[in-house]
Amino acid sequence: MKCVSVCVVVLMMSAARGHSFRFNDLTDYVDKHQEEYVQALGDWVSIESDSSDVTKRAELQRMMGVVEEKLRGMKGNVDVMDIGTQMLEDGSVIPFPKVVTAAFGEDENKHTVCVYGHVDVQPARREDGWATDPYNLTEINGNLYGRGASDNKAPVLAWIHAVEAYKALDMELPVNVKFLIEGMEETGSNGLDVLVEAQRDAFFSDVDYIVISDCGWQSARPALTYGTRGNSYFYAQVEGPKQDLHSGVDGGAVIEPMTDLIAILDTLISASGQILIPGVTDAVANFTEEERKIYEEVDFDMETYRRTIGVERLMYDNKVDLLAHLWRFPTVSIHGIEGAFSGHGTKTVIPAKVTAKFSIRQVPNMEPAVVEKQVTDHLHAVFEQRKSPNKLKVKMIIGAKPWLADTKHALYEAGKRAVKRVFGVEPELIREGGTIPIARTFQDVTEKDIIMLPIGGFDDGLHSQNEKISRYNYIEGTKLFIAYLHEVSHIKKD
Ligand SMILES: CC(C)C[C@H](N)C(=O)NCC(=O)O
Repeated sequence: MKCVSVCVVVLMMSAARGHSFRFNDLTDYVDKHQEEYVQALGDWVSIESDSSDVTKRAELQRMMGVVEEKLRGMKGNVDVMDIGTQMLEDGSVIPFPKVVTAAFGEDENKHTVCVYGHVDVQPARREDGWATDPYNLTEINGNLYGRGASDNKAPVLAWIHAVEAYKALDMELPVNVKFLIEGMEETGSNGLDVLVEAQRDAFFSDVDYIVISDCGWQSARPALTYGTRGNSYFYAQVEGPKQDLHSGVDGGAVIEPMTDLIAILDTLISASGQILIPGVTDAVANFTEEERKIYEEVDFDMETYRRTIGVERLMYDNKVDLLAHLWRFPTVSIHGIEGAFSGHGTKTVIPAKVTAKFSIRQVPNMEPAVVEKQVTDHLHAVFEQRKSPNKLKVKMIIGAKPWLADTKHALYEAGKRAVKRVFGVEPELIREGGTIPIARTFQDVTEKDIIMLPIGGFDDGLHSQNEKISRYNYIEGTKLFIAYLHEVSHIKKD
């Protein structure tokens, strides 16, 4: 009898302080507001916040303004931080989009979680093969199609809606929540490293944990991500005649820049995926038996993956090798050639100057600075052998390091509990082949613990035509974030 009354008093006290976790009320609230959430995503997707196209910089600035306004509307303590300017190839200078930060709560007795996300997107044009307008969010069979829907606008909104739900129901946030939202992630998070260093003892001083939801599951099963690959992105430019030439009039008289460029590109990677640049794979960490066992357990169906991406045959014929080459071995990808003729029709041009864009995904213990030298030396050596009169320039544009976390950390235990609560299953522990450039800087500079908590689907088509997020992942993902904040509040304070 005594215990019952004490328990009731404790419950009443915590309810009066707003501490009680009424999860069902929160999820009901999310369900009831899902049309608004989809509408908000539609508004965000309609802004062409392409960070790689400098002619779209005003749109990107507008996008950052929309984020700022949203967070101010929620009564967050909002700040807009300058990250400097970008020098363009013609020598002109334009501002980087400002970084938006916000803080909700500053209770010293609570943990402080910093949610990082980005609202810039990759380029997309309808004529690239999209079935719908990439900037007009379109729902088909429960999927919300639009550029940036999954990468990373819906996850950022889901985090915002998670905080909003607590506030709307007058429930105290179980942890303090900070946001750091940027607009240059897709081009290597330019300027953000410097900001993180400058804010180490300011914005980050009270942050305990950093959460990133900028990746996807590996299958239909929810996942927690504990590693990302880095990226070294290169421009290799070959310049020859002073202007474009006619392949009939001049063809045969000149050593063509494009021929040189294709020849040197062909020395980067073999048909079977072996990187041919001397020394590049020397630093790659050994693939341990323990890792192999972990990969064996991952719920990943190669055939579904093969069909989803639409290829005849994958590079490897067993799950472990395939996952290892997606997650923890480097690879070379050739993305495009600027200056090359790529329009419709049969233009018979000899381009005077062509620039190849290629990248090498980085894994522990590769160092982008070392890779930069290896690639530059290699390309110049191969070019030298051709005795071409043309000029070669090689430049590394992005040098992002890989990131790896300790899955035994309490953040991951909290993630498991949150996933179980929302989806009723244990999450998979996975790595990610893509790059979140700032992740490693967060880890090295702030020394905070990081978790990646994805809500994107395995088939969302990031950077591709018809990118989407499912309504299910967006809405249940919002519930996951609500549950996660609660679970983090149970991590013992040091
Ligand atoms: C799946 C990636 C980690 C998503 C991320 N937003 C991204 O696209 N990063 C750039 C990259 O090229 O990997």
